Amino acid sequence: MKIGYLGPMGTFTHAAVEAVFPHMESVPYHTIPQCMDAVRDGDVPFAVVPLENALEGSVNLTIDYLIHECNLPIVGEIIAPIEQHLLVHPSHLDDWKHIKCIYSHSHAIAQCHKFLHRHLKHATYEYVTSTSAAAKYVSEHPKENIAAIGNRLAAKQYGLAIAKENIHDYDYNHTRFIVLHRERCTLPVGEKEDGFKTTLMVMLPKDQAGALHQVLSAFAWRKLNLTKIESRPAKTGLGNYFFIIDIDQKMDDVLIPGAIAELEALGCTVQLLGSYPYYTVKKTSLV
Ligand SMILES: O=C(O)C(=O)C[C@]1(C(=O)O)C=C[C@@H](O)C=C1
Repeated sequence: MKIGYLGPMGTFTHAAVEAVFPHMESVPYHTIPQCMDAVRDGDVPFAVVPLENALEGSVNLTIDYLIHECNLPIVGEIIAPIEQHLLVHPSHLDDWKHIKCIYSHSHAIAQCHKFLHRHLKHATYEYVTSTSAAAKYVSEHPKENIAAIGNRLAAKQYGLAIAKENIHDYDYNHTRFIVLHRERCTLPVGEKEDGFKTTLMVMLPKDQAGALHQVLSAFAWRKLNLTKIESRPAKTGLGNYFFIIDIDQKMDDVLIPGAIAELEALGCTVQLLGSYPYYTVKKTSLV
């Protein structure tokens, strides 16, 4: 069975897929929207894309494409540790301090700002579609004094040397990746999950005082623990936002349906984005 991921080979998304779905045939796609389109169009049954990083926050492209363009249910989540390294062509290993330009995914560069500010102030940045796309570019341009930010898997894949290890700004660096499928389903994973989450999209009624307070109350008095609440522009006008709300449990027959009914009675539009198991990848299972 096939599973799409943000490629090329050697992204963190690839490492997350290999850790949880080692038995599946992984298929790289150039961008996050292309991964989602591949599931929607039936080219692959599943795809994995990044959703949120502990240092840099949400991957807005994933949320926005999921809500506005490609409505697919979330059927699983992978939480994986992230270690960022400075990768150079082996011929530039000794003069990495004079690197002129750093290539990477915007989230990866953002996770290393302190290091870059301290050690590579003079360097410019080139934002590319993924960390391994950056590593591939650096390997294909050995004459240029450039570097990529990425992982060990990419260094190995593209024959780069690690000039500086663990350059991310804070020790606790993890990314959440979501698994998408055309319909709600049970994931073909051998291991036991670490828990379950339910994700809702909630659009508040217009101009209603205290609407967000009432929404939160619907969860609070049912003792439904929320692990995330985030607003994103509805893209219909200034001040129009929807909320993504993660609940720390599986969809049940009483509490979550009750909360949804209460939100709808308040005039909210509610969409269930998924109720799914999550898997935590241990450090040792990533390269
Ligand atoms: O470029 C990659 O390697 C990815 O898998 C993407 C991505 C992201 O979008 O956040 C995933 C994990 C890291 O946080 C950095 C980049």
